[in-house]
Amino acid sequence: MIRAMGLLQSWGGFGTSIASFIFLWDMIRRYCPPELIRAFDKWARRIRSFFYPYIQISISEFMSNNLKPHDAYAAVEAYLSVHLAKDAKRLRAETVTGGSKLVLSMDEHERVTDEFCGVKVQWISGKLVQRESKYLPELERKYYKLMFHKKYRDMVTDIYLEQVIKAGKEIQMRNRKRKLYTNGHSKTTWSHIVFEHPATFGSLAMEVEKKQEIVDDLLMFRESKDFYARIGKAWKRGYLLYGPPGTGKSTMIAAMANLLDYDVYDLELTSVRDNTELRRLLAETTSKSIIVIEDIDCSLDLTGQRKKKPPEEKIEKTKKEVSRKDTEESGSRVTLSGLLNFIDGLWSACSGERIIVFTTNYVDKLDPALTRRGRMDKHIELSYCSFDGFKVLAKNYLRLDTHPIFESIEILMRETKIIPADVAENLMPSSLKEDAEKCLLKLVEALKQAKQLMIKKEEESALSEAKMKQAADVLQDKEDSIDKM
Ligand SMILES: Nc1ncnc2c1ncn2[C@@H]1O[C@H](COP(=O)(O)OP(=O)(O)OP(=O)(O)O)[C@@H](O)[C@H]1O
Repeated sequence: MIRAMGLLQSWGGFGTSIASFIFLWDMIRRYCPPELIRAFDKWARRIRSFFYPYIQISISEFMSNNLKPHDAYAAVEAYLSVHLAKDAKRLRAETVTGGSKLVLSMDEHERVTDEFCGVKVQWISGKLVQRESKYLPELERKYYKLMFHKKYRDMVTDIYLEQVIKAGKEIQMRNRKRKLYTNGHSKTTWSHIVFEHPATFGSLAMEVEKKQEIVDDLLMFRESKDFYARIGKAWKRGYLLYGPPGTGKSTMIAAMANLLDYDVYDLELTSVRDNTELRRLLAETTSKSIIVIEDIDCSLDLTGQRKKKPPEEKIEKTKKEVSRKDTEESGSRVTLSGLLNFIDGLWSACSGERIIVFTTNYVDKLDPALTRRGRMDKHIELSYCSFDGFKVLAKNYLRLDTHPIFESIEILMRETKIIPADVAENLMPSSLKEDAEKCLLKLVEALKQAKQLMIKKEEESALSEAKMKQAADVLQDKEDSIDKM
């Protein structure tokens, strides 16, 4: 009992001494000149760091000077959620925006250990609650603190942190929902929706070798960061896709985006007011993206003047005419030189990889300046459906590798031309009950009709040629008889 009382008394004495020390310390700080306090703090920090050999690095959720989210924080969070969150005892489960998958991250004040090249580092999660002024609500700022022994300072700051950020960004890239950006309807900025086009190179009707060549080219481009840096060129590649309507140009762009896991920027040139706006829109595009300008030949007159189209094209391209009208209303002034400047110049100022794709139905009409190699590195023709292409579609639409009707289809395909879009339409069962054979017969019928139409057209053109020749002969005869007179 006496011993217990003695213990209590000595604890009481200790408490009083601490309180007196705090009081004294407060007095000193209040009445001492600030220079003296600063010098004291400096020395105190030095002494503490001498006995306390750990370094701490904080990475906060928002930039310190504004409320912009900090990229590095998001990357660290992604890294920790995949590599270390499982070691934490208290976890936070959240869904990524627009996704249904739960992502786990460390809850506040959790601590996990990571090991890198035999060096152990600790990550601590925390939260600061701040109030900028008494009139503003409290702000929560989450942060991650990295703690390690000072003898590993260079290794952690130069190598480890860089690798964490890189790995985190890769994880973010994998988890993100890809986007399709558009600037249509006379908008001056990009708006986006989630990009969920199901097309793949596997589902594209095209000759196998040609398809493989394009896939190899794209994959090589994606892995060529060091190569482009070595040769001192911007990391970009231009593709020109050309061919009649309905041959799969848009489908191929979707397949490219899916293969590379890139976003798509569908640039509607007719909605862009002038070169300045074009430059701004393009500067806003992000890395790992495909910038698409469809129907480049008729989106705009690239010299800045309005363009007159021949009548037959007008009929074929009613849709594009409408968008051209929009241009006239919106007064677009994008010029060929503006576009070329951007292709050549702007890229070099943008970091990261980008692909630009132009599509056209009329490749011969394009200005050679636009399509020359270096600007458009790869020219890809998408043409009428081959038998190889048909087999891809039959496999996808009807799950058929072979069928006795295939032989007649092959013969008919050699004799006539049909676009993949028409083949696909015929192979699409019109009801759940419609079987594969019926679809194949529908296609045979369509091919026969296409063949008849082709023969008729050939006859008509032969006839008009004969008529023209006859007229020319009559004219020649007349001229000859005049000469004789
Ligand atoms: N090569 C192809 N492989 C698979 N499907 C195709 C192919 N070509 C066309 N299709 C089918 O036809 C439809 C129209 O094709 P798509 O829009 O890609 O053609 P396009 O060449 O871009 O036409 P346009 O020049 O009019 O823009 C697609 O939805 C797709 O189902």
